[in-house]
Amino acid sequence: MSMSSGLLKLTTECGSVNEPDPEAATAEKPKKAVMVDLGNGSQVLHMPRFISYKDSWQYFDYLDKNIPWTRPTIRVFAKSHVQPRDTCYVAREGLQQLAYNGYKPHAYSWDEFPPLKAILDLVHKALPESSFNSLLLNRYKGGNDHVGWHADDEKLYGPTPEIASVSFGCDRDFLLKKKPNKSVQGMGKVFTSGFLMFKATAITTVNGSYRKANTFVVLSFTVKSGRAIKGEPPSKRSKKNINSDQHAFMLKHGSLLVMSGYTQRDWLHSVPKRVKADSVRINLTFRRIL
Ligand SMILES: O=C(O)CCC(=O)C(=O)O
Ligand SMILES: [Fe+2]
Repeated sequence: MSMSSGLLKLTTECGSVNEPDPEAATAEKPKKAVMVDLGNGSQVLHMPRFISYKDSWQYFDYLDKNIPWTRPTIRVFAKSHVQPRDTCYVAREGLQQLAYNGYKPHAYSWDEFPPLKAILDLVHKALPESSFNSLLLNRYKGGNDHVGWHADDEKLYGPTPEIASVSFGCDRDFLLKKKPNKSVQGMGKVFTSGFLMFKATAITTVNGSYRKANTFVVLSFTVKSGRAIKGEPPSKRSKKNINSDQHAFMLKHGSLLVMSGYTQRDWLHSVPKRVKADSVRINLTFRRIL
């Protein structure tokens, strides 16, 4: 692996390569993974200790220094903004061009960054069914850098994209919330409305004799479910947090988080601003362009 051996001197609560390895005593333990079922065919897998503490700092150091980071201008709700984090994009040659928020990132080759290929190999070992071919990199320089609520639901990833996210450096919160559905929410109850049209036969009498006439009947309806959305007492919510509408994960140095199934269709995710996150975090999101 051609990684830089330069040491980093970070002096924050986020840790640094010079600190003793907090995992040293547990190095022999098998890596633990937690699978969270979000319901309706969406899942998140979280492996807090995917890459060892020491290797993770070496990857961090290499990526921080060698990736050609840029901070592009993007368009959100018809307004131009400087993206609130650094980014870079790597993809196999010949794939469809990625475009998001009016921005088309230049696709660098995997061959230019051998350590990225090494991390991709580790991800493929953990997820043998997967075959990622592109990578969006993010660098958050401090607590003001963030990514707002969004879903990575671009068409080129297909209807059920799998996204594997590896994090290095400062710990940051990763939040998931369910997309608002098309039902109308009011008074704490769910309303669903629509129209039903069906063919009916009307029987009438004309000059004393019966006549049949076909007609279309349109009925509008509103269904009010008994389930309260807001104000539901905590005691009634699932203790295991299954099918809850919000989830939070702490993405630690060396962790892996995988979103799969319908997570991009049905959920939004974000890494919010955090005043106390005063050092750099680097995140790699591996994706497959179909
Ligand atoms: O930094 C992260 O953990 C998430 C990044 C992300 O959501 C994205 O690049 O689409
Ligand atoms: Fe994302």
